Amino acid sequence: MPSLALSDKKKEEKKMKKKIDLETTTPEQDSKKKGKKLKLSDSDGEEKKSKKKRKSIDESEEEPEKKSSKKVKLSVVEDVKVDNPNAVSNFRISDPLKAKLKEKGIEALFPIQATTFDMVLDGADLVGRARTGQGKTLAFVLPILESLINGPAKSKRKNGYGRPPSVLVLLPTRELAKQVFADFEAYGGAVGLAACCVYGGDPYAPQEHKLKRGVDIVVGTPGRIKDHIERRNLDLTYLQFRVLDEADEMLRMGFVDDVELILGNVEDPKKVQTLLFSATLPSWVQTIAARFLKQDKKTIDLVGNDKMKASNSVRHIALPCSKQAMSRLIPDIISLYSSGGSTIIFTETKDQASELSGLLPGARALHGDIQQSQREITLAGFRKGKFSTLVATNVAARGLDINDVQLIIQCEPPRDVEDYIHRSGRTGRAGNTGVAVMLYDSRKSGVSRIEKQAGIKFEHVSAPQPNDIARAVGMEAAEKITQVCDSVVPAFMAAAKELLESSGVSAEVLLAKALAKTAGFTEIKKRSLLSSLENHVTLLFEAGKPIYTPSFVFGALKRILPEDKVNTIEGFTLTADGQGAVFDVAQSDVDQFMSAAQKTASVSLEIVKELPKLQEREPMPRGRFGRQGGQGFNNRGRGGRFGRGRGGGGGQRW
Ligand SMILES: Nc1ncnc2c1ncn2[C@@H]1O[C@H](COP(=O)(O)OP(=O)(O)OP(=O)(O)O)[C@@H](O)[C@H]1O
Repeated sequence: MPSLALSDKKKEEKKMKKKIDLETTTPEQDSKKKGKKLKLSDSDGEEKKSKKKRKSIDESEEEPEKKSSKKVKLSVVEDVKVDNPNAVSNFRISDPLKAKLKEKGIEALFPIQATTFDMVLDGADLVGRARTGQGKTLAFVLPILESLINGPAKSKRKNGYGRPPSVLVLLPTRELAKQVFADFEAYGGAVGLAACCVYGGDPYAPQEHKLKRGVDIVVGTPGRIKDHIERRNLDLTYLQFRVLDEADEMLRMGFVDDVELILGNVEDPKKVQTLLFSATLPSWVQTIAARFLKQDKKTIDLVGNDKMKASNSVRHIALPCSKQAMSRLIPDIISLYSSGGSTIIFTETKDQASELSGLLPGARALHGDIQQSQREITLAGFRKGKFSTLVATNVAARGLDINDVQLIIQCEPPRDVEDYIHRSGRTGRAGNTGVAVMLYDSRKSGVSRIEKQAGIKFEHVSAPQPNDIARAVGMEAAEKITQVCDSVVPAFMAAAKELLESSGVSAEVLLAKALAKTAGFTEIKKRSLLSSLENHVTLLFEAGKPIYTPSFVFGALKRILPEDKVNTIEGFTLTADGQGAVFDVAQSDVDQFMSAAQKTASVSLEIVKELPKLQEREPMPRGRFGRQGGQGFNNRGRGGRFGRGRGGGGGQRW
C-alpha cells in the first residue's frame, strides 16, 4: 500500500505558511478572527527552538474589553504585556519562575491557570476543569511552587538531606507521570526545589535512593507510590499538597482504592491542600472527590454546561470502515488529514494495537504489555519525530502532550465518551488545530451516542477513493522525479528507449506509470462507501414495502441468486427509514446482482452513490473477560478488548 506521507519540503512549506499566518496577524485581528490572542516570541531563533508556536487562548466567553492598540506591529508585544489581563506579569509569580516561563515562550497564562492561580496560592482546595490541551498542568505546578518558595507553604516546607516531600502528584499512567514530572523538574529546578518520579516497570533502587536523599515533590502512579509507602521509603506526614491529575480516571474503580490508601497517609487532611484537575468530570466524581476535599473547596469549570465537551479546535470526522479494510484505508486517511504531522491511532485492545501497528508501514505500538523500557524508547522516538504513526491503547489517551500531532484516528467509537474526549484531545492543543477521525462499523455505529454525549457534530465522510489519493500524491511523485540527479540518466537511458519502443504506449502513459510506481500505486481499487472495502460496491436493496429484518432481504435475494453468492455479502445494514438495506458485494459480482434484480418486480437493487442514513445498533456487549468476537484487521487477528471495565486491579490497564 502506498506510503503517502507528504514530502519533507511540503511539511516545511505547510509549517512556514502557518508561521507566516501567525506572524502577520495582530492579536486584535486574530482574536476577532478566532477568539484567541497571539503570543509573540522574542525571536525567530527562540521560535524554532521552543515548541510549536503557542497562542494564548481566551477561552472565557466574555473577551475582556481590550484597549485597541494604536500602532500595529511594534507595540503588539507591549499590548500582550500591559493590556492582557492574563499576562504573567499580572500575577504573584516570583522572578525565577517568570524567567522559566519566558524561556518556554509563555508570556500569558491560559484561562484555567489565570482563574485558579490565586485560589491555589492562597490555600484553597480546588476542582479544576478545562478542555484538553488548555494548560491544566501549569495550573497546579505554578501556584504550588510559588507557595513553597514565597507563600503559605514556605514556612512548613522541610529542608535538607532526607527531607520528606511537600507535594504528591498522582497520575493514571507512567507516560503521563513522566510528562508532569518534567514540568516540576524544569520549573521546580528554577527555584531550587527537587522532584522525583516513581512509576511501575522502573527499578525500585534509584527511586528509593532519591526518596531517601530527600525531595520536595513526588510525581507518580498509585501502584508504585503505594509500594514505596509500604517499604517506608516515602513519608507523607509533612505533605502540604496532593494533586489528582486526570482526576476522574484516578477515582475510577480500580484506582480509587490505592488512591484512598495513599491520600489517607497524611497526618491531618485539614493541613493539606487537595487539587483535582481533568478535562472530564462525570457527576459521580464529585461524590467520591468529596471524601478528599475540604467543605470550602473551590470549583472552576471552564467547560461547565457547554454542550461541546471535546476540544473546539479539532475537526471531528466519522468514517464508515470495516475492520478488514482498516489497514489499507488508514494510510490514505493519514495522507489526507495529517498535514505532514504525526498521527496517533487508538485501538480498544492491546492485541489490536500490536496487530495494526504491524500492518502499517513505519508505525509503532504503545500499550501496557510492552516492556517499560521499550515504551519509553517508543514515546521518546515519537516525540522527536523519528516516526510519525503511533498505534496505542488508552495508555496514550489522557494528558500526553506531544508536539505536532495533527491527526487522531480511533478505530471504533469508544464505549466511554470520556475516552473520545481525551483521545481526540491529543491534537488541537494550546490553540493549535487538529483532526480527529473516528472509524465505525456501519452495522453498529455508535456515532450518535458520541455526538450526543460529547456535544459534537461529526462531519460524515466516506472512504477516500484511491483515485482522489492518487491525484493528491501525483504532484508529489512528479516532484520526486524532477529531483533525481541528471547523473543517473545515462544509466537508464537505454532501458527507457527500449521501454518506449517495445511498450506500444505513449511516453505520457509510461511517465504516468512511473509516477504511480514512485507514489507506491501499482493499481487503483475502488472502495465501497459502506465499509471501505477495496474492489467492493455498496448496493441498496428495496422491496417497495417496509423491511423489518435482515432475513427478509436474504430470503428475497436467495430467490433470485445462488446461495453461495448471497453469502458473500458484507456489512449488511438496514436503512434508518426502514424501507431498504445496504450491503457490499464484490465488484466482480455487481452485474450478476443487478441483472438478477431486473428479472423480478418485487426487488430493486441500485448502486449507492451516497450512503443513506442507517439504523444504528450499539456494539455487542464485550465478552465476560473483555474479549470480543469478530474479525481482526486482516481477517486473521483476534478482536478483543483489554478489560478497562470498572473492576480489575490498579495500575496500568491498557
Ligand atoms: N500559558 C500558556 N501559554 C502557552 N502555552 C501553554 C501555556 N500553558 C501551557 N501551555 C502549553 O500547552 C500545552 C498543553 O498543556 P497541558 O498538557 O497542561 O494541557 P492539559 O489541559 O493538561 O491537557 P489534557 O487535558 O490533555 O491533559 C503544553 O504544550 C503546554 O506547554
